[in-house]
Amino acid sequence: MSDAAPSWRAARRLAWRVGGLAPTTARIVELADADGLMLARAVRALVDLPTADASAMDGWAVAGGGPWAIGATIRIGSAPGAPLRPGRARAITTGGAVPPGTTAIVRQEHATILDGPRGLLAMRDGRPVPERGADLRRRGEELGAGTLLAEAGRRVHPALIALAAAAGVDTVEVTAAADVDVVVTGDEVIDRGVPQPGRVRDAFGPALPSLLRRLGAGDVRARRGADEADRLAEAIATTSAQLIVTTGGTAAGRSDHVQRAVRSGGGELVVAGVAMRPGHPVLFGRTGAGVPILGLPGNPLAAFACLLSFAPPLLEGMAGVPMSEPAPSADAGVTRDARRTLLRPVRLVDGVPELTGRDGSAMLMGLAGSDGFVVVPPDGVPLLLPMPGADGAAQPVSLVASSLSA
Ligand SMILES: Nc1nc2c(c(=O)[nH]1)N[C@H]1C(S)=C(S)[C@@H](COP(=O)(O)OP(=O)(O)OC[C@H]3O[C@@H](n4cnc5c(N)ncnc54)[C@H](O)[C@@H]3O)O[C@H]1N2
Ligand code: MOO
Repeated sequence: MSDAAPSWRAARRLAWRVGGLAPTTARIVELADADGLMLARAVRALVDLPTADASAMDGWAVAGGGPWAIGATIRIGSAPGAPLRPGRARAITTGGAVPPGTTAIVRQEHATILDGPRGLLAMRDGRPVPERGADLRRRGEELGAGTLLAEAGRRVHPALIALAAAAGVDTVEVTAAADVDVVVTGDEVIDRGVPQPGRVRDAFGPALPSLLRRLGAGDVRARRGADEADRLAEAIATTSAQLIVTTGGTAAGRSDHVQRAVRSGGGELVVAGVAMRPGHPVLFGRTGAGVPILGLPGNPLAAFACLLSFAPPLLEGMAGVPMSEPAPSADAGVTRDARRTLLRPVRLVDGVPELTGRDGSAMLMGLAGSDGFVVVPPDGVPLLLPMPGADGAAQPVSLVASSLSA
């Protein structure tokens, strides 16, 4: 690692900026089609909620103290209508808009009608008249028109769809997911079947497309690229994707053909090496055609650590949304390293991250049983990079490590 290598945190910001140089276009979709997509523009309420002072119960809108003379029933869905005069009551159902002057709602089961259906309403069994405002929802008490419902960069989910619909929204502007080309290098790597001693079965071709899609990419295609800079440069130059991810061939002084392929095609490397372990040879920049390119190291654990670290900020930069920050985490007992950020696969046990073990850079056992990586920087708060799709990855993360007290 050269001394000039940026920190993990600085490299993430650089990745976001590189993405921002190659923006994808946003599009407008119907709310019902927006689940799982990322907002390109904030969503705001178009109306107060509730839209009018309304009843929270089935019963009677009343004005003043009882007994009350019963007026016409309020139909659900009708506008608030003429003021209710003191001493009057009108039947109403939950959610109905109350007339101005309503002081409270009397629940149906708490009242009784004297003198027939058009007679007088009175409290039942000596119950007191409900306090002013009882069971009334005030216009705008949940939110006012213009309230921010979700910022740009938030992923749409069903509850947010429901809220936006309630607030009068029909369509939302979402980011266009970037199409990604995954180029797998390595002459020793085979695509199918059982690897003979010395050969290596490709772990990335079958795994990275779905991982990238879970991180917000659009179409992802994996293909093989040669362990040779010229042919790799050609593969890079002819892509129709908006983002290129390569695997292998990053280590300088070894078969560093990814660096050479980017440079020979007129591209630039913004980062070639990051102060992190594993994954220090990771690189990213832009091809001669301006397409962002992320070069992952060949060691499998390192490749996953780098993909989860840098693909999200690249995709967020391309989408024109703010960079997301991983959640704080306990350190899982990892001893800080003053010179580099450490990433280790952890399993969440009751929200507490525990090291999985078998987490050598060339290994996959620890990663496959993990819920993500704990990220321990030289200083500052440790973070958790969740593994999309892992069982425990959605658990709340405890900031208290059981291992700290041990
Ligand atoms: N002299 C040095 N050697 C190495 C350094 C270094 O700084 N100086 N860094 C080491 C580190 S750390 C890593 S990580 C790797 C990075 O290597 P490359 O990105 O150049 O990747 P390769 O050499 O092509 O492969 C490394 C390793 O990964 C296996 N591999 C590659 N592709 C796949 C795949 N699709 N599926 C499964 N496994 C794959 C490959 O067989 C190698 O074993 O370099 C270290 N060396
Ligand atoms: O970075 Mo290498 O990624 O330590 O194995």
